[in-house]
Amino acid sequence: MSITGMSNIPDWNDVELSMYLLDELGGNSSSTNRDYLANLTSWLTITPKYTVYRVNTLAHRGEEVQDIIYKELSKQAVSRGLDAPSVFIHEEMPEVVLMDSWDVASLNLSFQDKEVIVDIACGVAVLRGAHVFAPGIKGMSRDTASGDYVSVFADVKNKCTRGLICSFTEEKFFVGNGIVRIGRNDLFGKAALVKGIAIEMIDIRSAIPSLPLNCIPDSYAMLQNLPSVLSCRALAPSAGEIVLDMCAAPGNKTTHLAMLMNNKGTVIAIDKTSTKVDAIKDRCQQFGISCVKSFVFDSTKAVLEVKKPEDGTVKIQNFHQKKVTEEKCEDLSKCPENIEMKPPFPPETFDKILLDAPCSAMGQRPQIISSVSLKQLKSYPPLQRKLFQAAVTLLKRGGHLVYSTCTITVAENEHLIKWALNKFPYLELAQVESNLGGPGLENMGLTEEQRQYVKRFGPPMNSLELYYDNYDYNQDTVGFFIAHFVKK
Ligand SMILES: C[S@@+](CC[C@H](N)C(=O)[O-])C[C@H]1O[C@@H](n2cnc3c(N)ncnc32)[C@H](O)[C@@H]1O
Repeated sequence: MSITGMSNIPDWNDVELSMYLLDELGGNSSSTNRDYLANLTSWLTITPKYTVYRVNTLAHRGEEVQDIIYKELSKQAVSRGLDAPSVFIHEEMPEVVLMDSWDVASLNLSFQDKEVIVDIACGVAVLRGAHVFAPGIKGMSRDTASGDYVSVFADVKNKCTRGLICSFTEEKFFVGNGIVRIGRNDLFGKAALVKGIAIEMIDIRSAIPSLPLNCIPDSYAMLQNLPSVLSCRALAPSAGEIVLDMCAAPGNKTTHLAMLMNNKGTVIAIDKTSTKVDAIKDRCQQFGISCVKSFVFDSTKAVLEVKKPEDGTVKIQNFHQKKVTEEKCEDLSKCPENIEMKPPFPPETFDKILLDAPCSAMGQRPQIISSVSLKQLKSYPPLQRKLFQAAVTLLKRGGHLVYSTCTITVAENEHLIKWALNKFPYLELAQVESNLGGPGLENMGLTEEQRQYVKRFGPPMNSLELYYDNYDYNQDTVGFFIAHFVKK
């Protein structure tokens, strides 16, 4: 299989960052570590070959979404004289529809005379199959008009000023060719149109197909990375349970949890940013989900300090009946239901908790440039530990906790798990049962058994060429980590 998207552009020669990652692995004296880092830096620049849709199975079947995508691709294939990429339902997760890429050799990836410069975020979105929306455009060649076939480049070092008349001579990364739908005059003129698709992408460097904007209605399915789907499946919430999603926005996993619960029970979704909590509400509305209650709150402070009143009487509210009763309670930790259905919550309130932690997000693929600083990188583990501490306190005995990150550093993954198992002796690691991903890294503080219980999604330890020769879409995902605990 050919490897597309390979480039030396990402700023991985950033010595500090590379040294940090090598240090985490135990230094650069071992050739295994150096090989792994080289694989990692290349792997992160390559777009995963398959696009993943998670279907809203509360209202639709996977086959319906599969059919919509396949019909659209077949139409595009006929008009372009190509073979349509395959579309199928995942063998392990029936709510997942996978879409393959075009054959890269059949695409027109030659540079065109007219060029468009877009910002990095837009460039990355294009590599994953998006069209170019007007706000992402920074520059466009003189006289470019609707209908022109143009080359699109990402402004790697953020040097392009808005409205630039190309040609842009700073570092730029080719993402593909497309047809202009909003020309230069409309984009940058006095009465600028700043909404909608400005370039309809046809031939994308990563060979990911682009679907029309409303091809899959919002209520049917959403784009989601494969390991993210697995993290909710690992928690396996059931109808009627009380589940906490501690860092929930924009609500991708929240809606999945609710779906796995058949929209019955309660999912409490917390995020500390209020605009992002609006996104959770929107997503739930799109999917017709009613069992989610979302709150703007700092989850590190989500534990209620319960003081025992002098007569030992506490008000207990049942989550589902919303009925307040008074009971004598000798041991407050045995009074499980909380006083109000909003944060902060008393200890041992939840059956299941998802801690999809804020992280350095270094597993994102493709990365045209690495934007995280060493200072930022080091700021995450302390926050993750605080959130973890709150999660453990809020979990019922016998309850399940899933910790996940979309990053590849050891400090935020294996080391965090090692810290948790030492700090909370009553926590036990449970196996994430799946064919997706692989074990945790060796010699990073986990025993062989613990390493096999967690899931790490990352580059191969040995040859990248071999990895692509024996291609497996269950491995070619974003970088990710999942650990599942039970509180004894
Ligand atoms: C990895 S993202 C979550 C993605 C989300 N689970 C999903 O699948 O859509 C991490 C989130 O944690 C939130 N966050 C960061 N610190 C937080 C805190 N102390 N309390 C609650 N949320 C926090 C961020 O605002 C961000 O939305």
